[in-house]
Amino acid sequence: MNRPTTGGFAKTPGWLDWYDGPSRPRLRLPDGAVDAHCHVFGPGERFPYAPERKYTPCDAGKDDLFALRDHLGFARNVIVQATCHGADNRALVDACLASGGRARGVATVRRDVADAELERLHAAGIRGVRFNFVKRLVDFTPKDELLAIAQRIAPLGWHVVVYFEAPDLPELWDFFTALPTTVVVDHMGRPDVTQPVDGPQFGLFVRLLREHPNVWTKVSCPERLSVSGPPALPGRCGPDRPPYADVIPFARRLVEAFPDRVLWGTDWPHPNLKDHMPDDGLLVDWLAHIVPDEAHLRRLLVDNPMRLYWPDEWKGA
Ligand SMILES: O=C(O)c1cc(C(=O)O)oc(=O)c1
Repeated sequence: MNRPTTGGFAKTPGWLDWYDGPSRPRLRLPDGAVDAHCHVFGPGERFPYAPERKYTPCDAGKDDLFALRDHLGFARNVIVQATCHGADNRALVDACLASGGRARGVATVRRDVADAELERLHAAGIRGVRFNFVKRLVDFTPKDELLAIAQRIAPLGWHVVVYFEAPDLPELWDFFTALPTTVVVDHMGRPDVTQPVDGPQFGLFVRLLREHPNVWTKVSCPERLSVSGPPALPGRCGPDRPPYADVIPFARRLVEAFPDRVLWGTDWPHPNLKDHMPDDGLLVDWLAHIVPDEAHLRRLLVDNPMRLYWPDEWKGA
């Protein structure tokens, strides 16, 4: 199905729309599971894409996101501001407000954001800000500006979500470790999974978490990181042939070493994938391969995201 992009915007050439008619996961999700990394795009006619964006997606609004949540068996979402909306958080806020308390958000703000705006975002369910260092997605923001934002949001009890690629970690290390909040790293810090899980590149990332108890990570996006697949598509993978097998040792290492600081999300609608679009139900089934047992799955999908995003409702493990 060719999904529209409304509002007079033209989809980036080669853009892959999200997978139509995903399977129902075979994996039994624990009650109250949270999809802790997903996005909303537009719709463009109501929530225009940002002038500074690096891609133009198909529209992927809140109704489609909530339908996917229910289909896959999740109870809640954490919606992360996508770079195609820049620092205009209207689509995100609209989705959070429409969720009946079942979605929290991570926003993008500028240094000059007014206190009243931060309070408004908090009331809507925003609990963090995202700093993006992936050069194909955003223009450079000076670190002193980011640090100033972190200092503004820390008193609200918010955290910082960071997105970067593994080769950039050495240069970003001092900045990350100076942040005054919980720091959540997107997509395992994007390791090169052709390198050994015990090698120096992933070793540095593991060290970041080991030495800094305020650092968490999402063990998400195997579909972005995998080099040898197979993809999460019907007929291409199965219980004996897990999808994204080359990413499993990396995610599993983090789940086992830091069971209380890992999160997971679908990353729906999967911006900028070039090769294939995963079946989200099969993507959920991938989790069976990265957790050693049900207790770890519960921490990953329920206890950890609840503690971070709904602390008032979290009853404890
Ligand atoms: O790798 C990506 O292209 C990507 C982009 C975005 C975004 O544009 O916000 O978010 C993600 O989590 C991943």
